Amino acid sequence: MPVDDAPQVVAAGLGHRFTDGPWLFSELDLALRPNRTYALVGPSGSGKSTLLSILAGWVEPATGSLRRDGIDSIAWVFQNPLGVARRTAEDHVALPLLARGHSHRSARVEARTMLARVGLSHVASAPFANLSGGEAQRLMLARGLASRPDMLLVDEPTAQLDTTTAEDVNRAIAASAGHGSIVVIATHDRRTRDACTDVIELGRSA
Ligand SMILES: Nc1ncnc2c1ncn2[C@@H]1O[C@H](COP(=O)(O)OP(=O)(O)OP(=O)(O)O)[C@@H](O)[C@H]1O
Repeated sequence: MPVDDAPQVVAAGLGHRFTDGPWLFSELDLALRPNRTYALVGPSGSGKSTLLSILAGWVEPATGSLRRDGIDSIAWVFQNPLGVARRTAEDHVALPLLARGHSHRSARVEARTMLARVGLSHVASAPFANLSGGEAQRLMLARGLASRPDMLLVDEPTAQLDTTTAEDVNRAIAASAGHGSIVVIATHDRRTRDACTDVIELGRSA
């Protein structure tokens, strides 16, 4: 049971398989809390992306229960950064803030703060098309966090990046803890795992 009114996700005995396929995972117990970043790890095919979809409510788990207490907003970051080529980095972060009712000025100030948090102050005024792969991925994280979702789901954020660029993204992930959201990151990258505060391991209980 919740010890306070903070949003949380609680799963008990969670398991999933697709129709007649093998069990991907079973008997999974989770208690996800705000301000934590959870690395979701396990071999390829162990069900990491599927579990993200279950957490989001897109897929109904085959067994077990899942409670999302106080989770009203969920944001996603996918492995391929998608932006508007001619819009600036700052525009990309300011837009969800404007959508949440911020004034133009406060959206700009907050967007600059978020960009600084992920190490992108130097490209705030650059068009999206000019950003490197790692910069674009960090921008997606900044944008995801800027909307202050109750839960941020991130699928393989460093999969397309070289080692040095992935390190920048992992630093941004480490900086995302404590921002008020529950952050869950499916990853194969050992350093992404190390950048998170907690680990959920699949492929052991099935
Ligand atoms: N909608 C679906 N219907 C049937 N099988 C599916 C469906 N979605 C995924 N699968 C299968 O479920 C298994 C787990 O897939 P999932 O993408 O969740 O694994 P993953 O751990 O994220 O893998 P990877 O690390 O390779 O991205 C795979 O064998 C996949 O083919």
